[in-house]
Amino acid sequence: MKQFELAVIPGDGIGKEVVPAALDVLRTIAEVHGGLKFKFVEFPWGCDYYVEHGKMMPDDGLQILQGFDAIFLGAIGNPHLVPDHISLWGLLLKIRREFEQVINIRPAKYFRGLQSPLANPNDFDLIVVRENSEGEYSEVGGRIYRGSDEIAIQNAVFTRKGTERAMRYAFELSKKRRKHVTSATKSNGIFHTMPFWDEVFAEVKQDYPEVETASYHIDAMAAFFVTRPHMFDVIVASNLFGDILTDLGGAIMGSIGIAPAANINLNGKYPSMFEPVHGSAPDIYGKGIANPIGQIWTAKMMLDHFGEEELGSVLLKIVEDVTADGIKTPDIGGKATTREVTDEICRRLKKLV
Ligand SMILES: NC(=O)C1=CN([C@@H]2O[C@H](COP(=O)(O)OP(=O)(O)OC[C@H]3O[C@@H](n4cnc5c(N)ncnc54)[C@H](O)[C@@H]3O)[C@@H](O)[C@H]2O)C=CC1
Ligand SMILES: CC(=O)C(=O)O
Ligand SMILES: [K+]
Ligand SMILES: [Mn+2]
Repeated sequence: MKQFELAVIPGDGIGKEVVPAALDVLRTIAEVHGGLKFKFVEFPWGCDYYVEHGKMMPDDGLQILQGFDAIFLGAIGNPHLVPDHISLWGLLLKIRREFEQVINIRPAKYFRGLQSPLANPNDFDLIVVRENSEGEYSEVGGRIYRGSDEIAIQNAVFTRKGTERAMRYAFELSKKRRKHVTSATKSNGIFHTMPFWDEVFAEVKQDYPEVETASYHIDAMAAFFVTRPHMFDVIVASNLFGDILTDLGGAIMGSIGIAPAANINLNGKYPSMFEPVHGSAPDIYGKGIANPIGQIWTAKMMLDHFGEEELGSVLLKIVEDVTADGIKTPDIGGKATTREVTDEICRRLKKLV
């Protein structure tokens, strides 16, 4: 019997709706598999916790999480209660940084049963490797003066180690796919860090002569996501560019509500973290209509991470079948609730035994 202990952080807003849904799916998966067991330990950390305790998680929060096999997270953020930069840096980004989850992988592909907003989705199937530990998301900088003389300075941090690590990960990943890596740059406008990014990319690609490469400025690339997403296989991007491209990746699939993400710790010292790409969606929270597929697909990525790839593929196929059969939430044109979609996925999983 393989057993995995998961730290579960539903977080805020629809995180509290889609995480329980995905846990039901994981429980069903364990039942169907027979030789697999999950232990879930839930933590009520997030903006409500902040209101009560003045912090997003307890001081020893990271120590508590450290012993788990993985972290399963929903979404963080309730701008009515806590400013977004405080809530994100106090929990989500803290875990990503302190646990050295240096890579964030986010797939997007043509999904059966979904109406892509694109006229020619052409079976696109891409994966964004987002640098997840530095870049534009930094605390370096500051603000001085208030009022009309106010100045705000924000520094981006690009290390050779971090940049090269993300690029090598992308090349290695591409070897298992269509052997094509595209670099997202902006070296025409960003004077120091992006020419550096391009130089490192040119160096790293020498080690992978069998992999084809391309490089586009992020503005053009955003347009290509809309006009010809099938041209991409693996994309390597900085923290900010990867963040933006992956909401777009969700959108061209049909909804950001289905896009998954995996925050990967590469050195084995800390757990990796699995979450959907989307945030807490305060505009639909409480209605029971949040799309659970992003959270369920990230559970599939977690199964892959645990070496249960076969089961993960079966799960994703069932999710696509359910979508293709029209059992879908309103964001993708259906009338079903979070619960109805989840129950149908579980019902079909149970039919496997
Ligand atoms: N990784 C995380 O935990 C992230 C947290 N956030 C936080 O979430 C809060 C809201 O941010 P927004 O910019 O509005 O982004 P968002 O991703 O929460 O929502 C954007 C739009 O997509 C829709 N949407 C998102 N997920 C959906 C789902 N599963 N099913 C159906 N519709 C869905 C929402 O209803 C909304 O119209 C903020 O506090 C923000 O900081 C935002 C992005 C990522
Ligand atoms: C913070 C955010 O938007 C993300 O990690 O996707
Ligand atoms: K999330
Ligand atoms: Mn994002």
